[in-house]
Amino acid sequence: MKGVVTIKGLEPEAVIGCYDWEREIKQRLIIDLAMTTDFAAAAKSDDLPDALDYAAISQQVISFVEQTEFQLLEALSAAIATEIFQSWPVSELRIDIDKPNAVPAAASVGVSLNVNRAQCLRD
Ligand SMILES: Nc1nc2c(c(=O)[nH]1)N=C([C@H](O)[C@@H](O)CO)CN2
Repeated sequence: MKGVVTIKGLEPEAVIGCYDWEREIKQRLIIDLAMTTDFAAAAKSDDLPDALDYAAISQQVISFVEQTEFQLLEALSAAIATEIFQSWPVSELRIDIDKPNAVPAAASVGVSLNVNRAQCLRD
């Protein structure tokens, strides 16, 4: 029984960027996650320990991202994927990261990563 647990609009602040000035500050990011998992156990038991706990994952991702100092959003998105796959029974993952203040002429810029467990933990 495949389902998707979503988290939208996580807002960590991290050192992120390629330019010298970006290494001196923290910037706000907006992260959306869509995590594919098997709902069978949680649907049957109605117990949180059988589910992907979106509250726990939200806290984990915020804490993780705020400790990172990547240059590229691509590298950050791959690191978040590894962190989630290593901790939770997720089979496929979509991560969208927006960097809303990066390009003044754009409302927002960002990346989107789609990856499955085997690909991510192999690479
Ligand atoms: N594909 C990407 N392009 C750019 C990135 C990035 O992370 N991925 N980053 C930058 C700069 O850090 C930018 O955010 C500063 O304005 C430029 N392009």
